Amino acid sequence: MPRFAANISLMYTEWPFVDRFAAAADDGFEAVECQFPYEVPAETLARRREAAGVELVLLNAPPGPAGARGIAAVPGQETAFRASLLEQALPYAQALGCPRVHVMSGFVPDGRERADVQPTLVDNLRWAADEAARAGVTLLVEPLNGRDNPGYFLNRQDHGHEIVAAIGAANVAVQFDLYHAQIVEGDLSVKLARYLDPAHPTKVGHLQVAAVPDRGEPDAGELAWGHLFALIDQLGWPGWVGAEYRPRAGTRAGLGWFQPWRRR
Ligand SMILES: O=C(O)C(=O)[C@H](O)CO
Ligand SMILES: [Mg+2]
Repeated sequence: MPRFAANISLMYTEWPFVDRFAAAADDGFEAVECQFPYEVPAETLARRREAAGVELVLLNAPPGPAGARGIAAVPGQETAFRASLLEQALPYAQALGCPRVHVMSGFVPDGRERADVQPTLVDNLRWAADEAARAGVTLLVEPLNGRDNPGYFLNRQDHGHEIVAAIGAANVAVQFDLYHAQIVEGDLSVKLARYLDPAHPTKVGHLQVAAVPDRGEPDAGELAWGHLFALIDQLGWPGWVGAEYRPRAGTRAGLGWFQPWRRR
């Protein structure tokens, strides 16, 4: 049965960030994920996570300068990218026992084409994969939809897998967010079957879900959630499914969808 992790950057915003581990645990989540935890010292978060008895299964590397959505595919930002990984992302992951770090690629700079900047992303991630391997961390690239993120470098699942193949490291994989994938390309059942197949040469390292189009709880909108969750189960997905949504009317009020999947 799918194992869900609450995304405590979008859910539980009724609580201060440090209290969200315990709030999610109280609701039966065994794991949480977050986007950018860097405003709170890692040691504080580690203490609060441990006290709550939940795993942290995913965090994001720093996004870069104000307004940026990552810098891994931005030529000229290589030094800043490396520093952000060595000084922030990997130390936070290690302190929090977090095995996955999502590295955001960023926007295609004005006047450049995707093909021009792809080598920057591949080189940065090749270097980062070695550093992450030493820390026991898998790095993820996530295709985001261009409606919410106009100009973002990575939009499609096949492009994510192409990047992972070009990097050629065992600890780099795709973060498959069904919300973005439905908006960009659809055909989710076929893509889940293709990319979660253990025989597929490049891997998915994490799944995420939210309703389309409102990015609310995975219980409404244009996707058939019963079918998708059963399929994820049938395909034997061994990983986590991040509940990365914005609650429509309060986090606890919206947890009806989660009750059949609670394991504690
Ligand atoms: O927006 C998303 O879907 C993500 O997973 C990223 O973490 C964006 O911050
Ligand atoms: Mg996502």
